[in-house]
Amino acid sequence: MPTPSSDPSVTVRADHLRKAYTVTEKEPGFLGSLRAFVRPKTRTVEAVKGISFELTGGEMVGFLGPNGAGKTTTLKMLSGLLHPTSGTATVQGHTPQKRETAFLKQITLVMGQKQQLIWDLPAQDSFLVNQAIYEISDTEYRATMREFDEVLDLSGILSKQVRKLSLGERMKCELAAALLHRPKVLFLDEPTIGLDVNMQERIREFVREYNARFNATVMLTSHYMADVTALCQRILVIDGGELVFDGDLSALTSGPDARKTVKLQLSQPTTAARLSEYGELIRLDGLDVELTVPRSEVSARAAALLTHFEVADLTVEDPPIEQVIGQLFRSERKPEPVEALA
Ligand SMILES: Nc1ncnc2c1ncn2[C@@H]1O[C@H](COP(=O)(O)OP(=O)(O)OP(=O)(O)O)[C@@H](O)[C@H]1O
Repeated sequence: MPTPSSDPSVTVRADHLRKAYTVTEKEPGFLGSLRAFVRPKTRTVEAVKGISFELTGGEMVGFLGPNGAGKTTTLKMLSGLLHPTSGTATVQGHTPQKRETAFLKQITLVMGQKQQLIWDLPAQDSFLVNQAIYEISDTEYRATMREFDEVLDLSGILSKQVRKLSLGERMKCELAAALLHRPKVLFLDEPTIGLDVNMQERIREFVREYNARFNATVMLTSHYMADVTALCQRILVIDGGELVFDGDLSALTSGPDARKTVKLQLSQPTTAARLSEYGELIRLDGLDVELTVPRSEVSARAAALLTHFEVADLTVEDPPIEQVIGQLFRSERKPEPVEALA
């Protein structure tokens, strides 16, 4: 994990970054409220447990993890909205929580689930507010809008009241407004959530072009693996506030820890317990079975399955990337059985 680095290409750096929230616990009902008021009971939630990583200029990195893993908390610390409990963050040479103007002009945080445009006004008005906040000249504003319009096709929607826009139209405007000042570092938290497949692709295209044009660093969380596979070579996986993987996406499907999916059509029913001796059981639906096994042992495991079960059909495939990532999440990992192979 990173030690202090003077590498000028590093744009985002987290060094043992930690965030603990203190939450007040309250029992339900009026008495509970009264008790909480008189003698408040608090509990600490360790949302991010001292994570370290570095991103370099122009990198697009997928930041993945199950619900509640600590992704949003990390992005909020990196963009200066939350103070870390301990550890440090450095973004474009700045300490985010100081929220210096020079820092704010170089970053953006887009949260797909939160709205930043002014609800009752046309999107155009929010753009003008941002133009003023970020001190963007009229010439630069017009040039940027022209470029964004080419990819996002904003014509016809900028003059509509934001609350009358469809989700996809609003997300295009949210992104354009958030990138108007041409930030060098983008923190994108679920930017395609709830969008249809075409609109997801449009947003991806926009992020890809922006990254190429401005050599921007992009840190992206998404529950849609298509976003990640389309944009990111490297992924960071966080689970329970800890970083459990930092590396190439391709290493997950072809590296030493890679797995294969074995699909079986059985002729005779069997039990989950028996099948689990040959790999991680993903699905048992009547006679249809799906297991994952280590890639390096796929032949041996397939041969063992054919020997010990009545198999009508067997196929070997790469597991879907969602499953590969899911297996990194500690809560879903199970010990690998090997003794039944003999
Ligand atoms: N303001 C807060 N006060 C107390 N606990 C919080 C607060 N914000 C987040 N948490 C807790 O911190 C943990 C991490 O939350 P966070 O929102 O960072 O996760 P996430 O990975 O972004 O999840 P999701 O994918 O569901 O958005 C969770 O247990 C969450 O309940």
